[in-house]
Amino acid sequence: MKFSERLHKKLQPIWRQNHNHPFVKGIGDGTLDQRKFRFYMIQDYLYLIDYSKVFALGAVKANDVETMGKFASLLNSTLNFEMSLHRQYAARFGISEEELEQAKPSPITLAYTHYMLHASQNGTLAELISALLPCAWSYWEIGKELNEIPGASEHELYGDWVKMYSSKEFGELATWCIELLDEHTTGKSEKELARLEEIFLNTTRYEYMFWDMAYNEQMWPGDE
Ligand SMILES: Cc1ncc(C[n+]2csc(CCO)c2C)c(N)n1
Repeated sequence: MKFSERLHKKLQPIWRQNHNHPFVKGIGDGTLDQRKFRFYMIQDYLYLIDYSKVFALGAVKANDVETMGKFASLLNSTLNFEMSLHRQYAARFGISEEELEQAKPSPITLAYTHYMLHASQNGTLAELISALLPCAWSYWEIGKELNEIPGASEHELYGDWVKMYSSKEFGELATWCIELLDEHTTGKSEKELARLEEIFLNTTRYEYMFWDMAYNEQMWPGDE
């Protein structure tokens, strides 16, 4: 069995929880409170800044020019494509550039991004991919599922989000990360695979916690 198949199977229960989270459901049926989405957009903008650094570290850790080039192109598309949607969304929700630039990460945003950066900086390329894959993979699965809901991609506020994450480009990105992980795990010992599985499990858990944090608009104690 490919390592990605093992992960997919093992983590189905958490993935189902992600798909069923009221934040995700609310994007799909268009009933999500705008304030919660506004909170999410700001935190996600901060998340993407650190996520981009993981791609940059991927280019550093890769051993061949093709993989380096791919990470460089992902870095470019995250900073200049995905984050530009966030900036457009911010404007729509009345979030000024200043508010976006001065925003501070919530406890969960900080914990998630620092965990990813720690695993990426200190680990192998396989550890780095294990940290970033749940993000790309789970958003693509969620995007596809929400896109099936009639009217979801046409919704005046959340439609562009659904369109972006169900897009072919994101599918290709998720597939590329999956294949790279399978390539880098072939022939690895069970001990090494268990370590990778743990990283994948942790960032998958953080994905759930990120939805929950946004739904509850959870900031630092005393700073709500
Ligand atoms: C908390 C959180 N998790 C995952 C994504 C999705 N995402 C972030 S970067 C990337 C790949 C390349 O741009 C994808 C699919 C998000 N936006 N926010």
